[in-house]
Amino acid sequence: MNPIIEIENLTKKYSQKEVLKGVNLKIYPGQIIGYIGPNGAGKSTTVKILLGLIEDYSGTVKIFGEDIRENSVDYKFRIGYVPELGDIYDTLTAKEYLTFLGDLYEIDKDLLLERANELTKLFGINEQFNARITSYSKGMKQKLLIIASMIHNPDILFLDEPITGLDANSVMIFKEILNGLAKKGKTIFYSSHIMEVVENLSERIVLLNDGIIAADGSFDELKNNGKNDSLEDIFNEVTGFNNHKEIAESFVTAICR
Ligand SMILES: Nc1ncnc2c1ncn2[C@@H]1O[C@H](COP(=O)(O)OP(=O)(O)OP(=O)(O)O)[C@@H](O)[C@H]1O
Repeated sequence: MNPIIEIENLTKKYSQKEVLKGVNLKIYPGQIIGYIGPNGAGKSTTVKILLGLIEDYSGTVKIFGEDIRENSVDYKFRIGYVPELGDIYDTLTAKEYLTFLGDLYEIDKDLLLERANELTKLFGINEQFNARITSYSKGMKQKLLIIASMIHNPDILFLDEPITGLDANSVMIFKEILNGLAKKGKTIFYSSHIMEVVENLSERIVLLNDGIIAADGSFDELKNNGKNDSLEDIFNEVTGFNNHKEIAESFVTAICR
């Protein structure tokens, strides 16, 4: 099987600071990839490069077999994105927002409205379909962002902290949706700091530390012969972090001094 995403020797600098230091990654259709790493490791930078939002990088990125530098438009019709900090045109209603996206993706209007109505019903926000997004709660906005990322039936989904603000029931639905989409052959690139969800959802976990891939494998493979019980333990070990208690103590002392 050919990789659906292929990253070769990807490097990126902001001014003099090298943020990605030679990332190599091949991702195959139908995989759910958990993309994790400490704050500032370069995860969002990688995703922004894959989305074509950052162009001044070195290395090669191929999506659907084509270099995204050479064909920077067509592939965007086949990808979806839930951003970490979702900017949304919130003076629009959900119907207007999804219709606007439908126009951008060149989806037939009737099909778009049928799909938008059905998905908002399933996610429990259809009663507000014609209400302005400014009136939505945080979780309702997040549900709309999730629907928006999938409305055009993309082949690859890039998700950056997608469950922020979702209640426990909605998280359960969302996890099932991702599993269902992966079974249909969709590829899911899932970036999050919520280790339990990544552990439970991802067939493959890629850990980025200081701009390089420090671990790559299934949860079982990364367990290091059973030494680590949870993804949190693996994360601590790979990033060389073991002083959370001391830091917390100093923090409390600094406040209560
Ligand atoms: N536009 C920018 N200009 C300068 N430096 C930037 C810019 N965007 C990101 N950086 C720096 O690049 C590094 C990686 O940032 P990035 O947002 O990719 O990390 P991340 O792994 O997504 O972190 P987090 O888990 O906190 O979201 C950080 O040191 C950050 O300060």
